[in-house]
Amino acid sequence: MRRGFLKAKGKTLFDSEPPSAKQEPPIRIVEKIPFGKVEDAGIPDGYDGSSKLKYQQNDSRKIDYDDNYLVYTTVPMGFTHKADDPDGHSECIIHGPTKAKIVNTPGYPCTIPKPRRPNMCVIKPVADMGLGVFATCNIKVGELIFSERPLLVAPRAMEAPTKPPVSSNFTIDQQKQIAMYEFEKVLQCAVGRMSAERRAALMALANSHKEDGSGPILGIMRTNGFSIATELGDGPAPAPGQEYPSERSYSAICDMGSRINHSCMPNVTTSFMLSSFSMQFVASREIKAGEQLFYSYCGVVQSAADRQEELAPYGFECKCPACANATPERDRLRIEFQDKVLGLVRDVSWMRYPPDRDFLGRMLRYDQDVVAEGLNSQRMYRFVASIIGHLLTQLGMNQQAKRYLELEQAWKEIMKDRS
Ligand SMILES: C[S@@+](CC[C@H](N)C(=O)[O-])C[C@H]1O[C@@H](n2cnc3c(N)ncnc32)[C@H](O)[C@@H]1O
Repeated sequence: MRRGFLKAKGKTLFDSEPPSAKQEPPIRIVEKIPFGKVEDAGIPDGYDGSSKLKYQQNDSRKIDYDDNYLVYTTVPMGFTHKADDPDGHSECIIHGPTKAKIVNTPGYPCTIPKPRRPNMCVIKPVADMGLGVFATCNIKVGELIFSERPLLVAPRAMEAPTKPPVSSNFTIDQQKQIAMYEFEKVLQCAVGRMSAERRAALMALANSHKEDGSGPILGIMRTNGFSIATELGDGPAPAPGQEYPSERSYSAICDMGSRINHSCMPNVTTSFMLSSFSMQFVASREIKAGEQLFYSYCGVVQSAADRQEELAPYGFECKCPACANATPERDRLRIEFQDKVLGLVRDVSWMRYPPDRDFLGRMLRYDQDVVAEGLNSQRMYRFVASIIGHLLTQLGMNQQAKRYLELEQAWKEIMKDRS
């Protein structure tokens, strides 16, 4: 799962009309949202800012919404009536029929999964990064470190104003500023519904979008949102292994999770569980007590230059070991990782017994390179571990095989939680 906000293409169902009103055609979404220091940030002169917010939920138990209708809702409070749920509640801005999808999930609303022991990590200041999250004990691959109900869940895509006079009187850049202004108003309503404590936690999060026209909440959402597009979205479910398109999916802002800093050699992976409506933060590599937890805000299997471009909206230059020591060879290892692993899986499926020792040697050398680059944090790594584990087993090297087979098993567990 990637960090997630608005790199969408296409159309959105985002609509502010009440269900009884005549529906308008699907609305365009905003692409290439500005970041950094923007000269004419803010709403342009001549925009009256008069659009009304019409989608507000009064009956928290209502789930039979028409299509094309967004609601504000508190998950899971309306269904448990427990205002003091120890797992907390998420404020959501969500497509009406998608709310039905959540509440009809088998087991909903269950408590959030608990890690092996409490307080496996702690928030601390880090030089040049603000706050960060650190392990308090050794953590194995596949172990749940913590889980939490997001503070806020909101659409990843933002409406582009299409109605005249906005679409005719303003430049594209001005229309983007208007869209951000309008989205901030939508977000304000959701944040206004939060408990004082959760609102304070949200508003205390980092914001790398203070000079581009994003309002304070939108800035926080753009800085801290996790895409939950694999697990939650509007309309038909995507094919296995695919995600909901960004214009039909959501971003989740967490309390502790959103304090995790970025590395291109991450050691944490996330998933979202609908039945408990919670984010899981799981070790994707071995983590030693005292180590900082890292999540990747960008696609990992691309060159250092492309990674930095994707990270630019977060307002920092990545100095992780992979970026500091990037070379064309290391870039290639990353770019080719997925195809290379799929090729290895194909090669192994044709291999005769007993396996070729040279092939095992090549696999072990490849594994060394992959681990040095931190690519063992990627889900494709399970195939590397599996191939080596099975080759070693077939050659009777059971002791050496054990470690790889355990890694394969840990990754199977991680992947199971994603379905
Ligand atoms: C989701 S927040 C992470 C938590 C944040 N450090 C805090 O104090 O709340 C993202 C912001 O943290 C900072 N950050 C994250 N990873 C970083 C890194 N590797 N190097 C420098 N700053 C980083 C950037 O300011 C970024 O916009």
